[in-house]
Amino acid sequence: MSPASLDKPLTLALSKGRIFEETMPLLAAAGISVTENPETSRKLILRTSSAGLQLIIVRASDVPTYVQYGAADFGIAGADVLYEHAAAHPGALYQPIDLNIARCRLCVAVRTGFDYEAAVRQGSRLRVATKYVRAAREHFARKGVYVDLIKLYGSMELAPLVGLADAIVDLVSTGGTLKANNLMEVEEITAISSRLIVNKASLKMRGSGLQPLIDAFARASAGGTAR
Ligand SMILES: Nc1ncnc2c1ncn2[C@@H]1O[C@H](COP(=O)(O)OP(=O)(O)OP(=O)(O)O)[C@@H](O)[C@H]1O
Ligand SMILES: O=P(O)(O)OC[C@H]1O[C@H](OP(=O)(O)OP(=O)(O)O)[C@H](O)[C@@H]1O
Repeated sequence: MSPASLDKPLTLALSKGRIFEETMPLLAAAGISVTENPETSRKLILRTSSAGLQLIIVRASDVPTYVQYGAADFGIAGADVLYEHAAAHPGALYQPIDLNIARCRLCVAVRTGFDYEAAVRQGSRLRVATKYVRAAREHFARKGVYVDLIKLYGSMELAPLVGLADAIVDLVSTGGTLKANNLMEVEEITAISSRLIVNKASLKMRGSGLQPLIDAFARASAGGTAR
């Protein structure tokens, strides 16, 4: 759990795609730019315009792990990913700011025409496919619905179409992916956005470098609350 070596630049862990893209304006607000593009470069360690900060590019669901073990001093991850990570590692990460980026919602969806309400009323046992096993288990337990959860790692929308599951728990933003696959949203579980996460030892030992960046991110993320 030690922070990345003290003589190295601070390390920020990001996933490529929407989190990388939506983080660039936050870095710009702190006066930092990134010249390499992870979509075209194969590099996993990217320099920035600041000698004191480098980026590492990892899978979205791996960001909390890199930060927890101090391989990155801080990172940005969705509340969905953080909730699942915290099931095995409660309280392992300091989460000072909701950055209000990568906003979407975690939902239950079924095939168009499947009478979800009736299935719930009748007490049917539902097969639910999801990557978000903790959030799904807790949601259906709160509702008193019996479910068999099937863990998937992506393309959840396919599961009801090929008979793997009655329902999915997945992220929805525009609803375009559900529509394209003849699915419909039947319940919202929670709103999702991405958070800044910080290694606890890094905050203590490298706070003088980290705190100005945390403050700049807090100012730049409209409505973000420093806790
Ligand atoms: N359609 C969406 N609109 C807005 N935000 C989203 C959307 N889908 C996912 N997100 C948010 O962005 C985060 C990163 O999503 P991304 O698609 O880049 O990674 P992933 O493919 O879910 O993760 P992994 O590569 O680890 O499987 C998610 O954890 C979630 O918080
Ligand atoms: O409601 P929409 O705007 O269509 O967005 C929803 C889609 O976005 C996410 O997938 P993503 O685009 O991240 O693809 P991936 O998870 O397969 O990488 C999510 O898993 C949905 O499939």
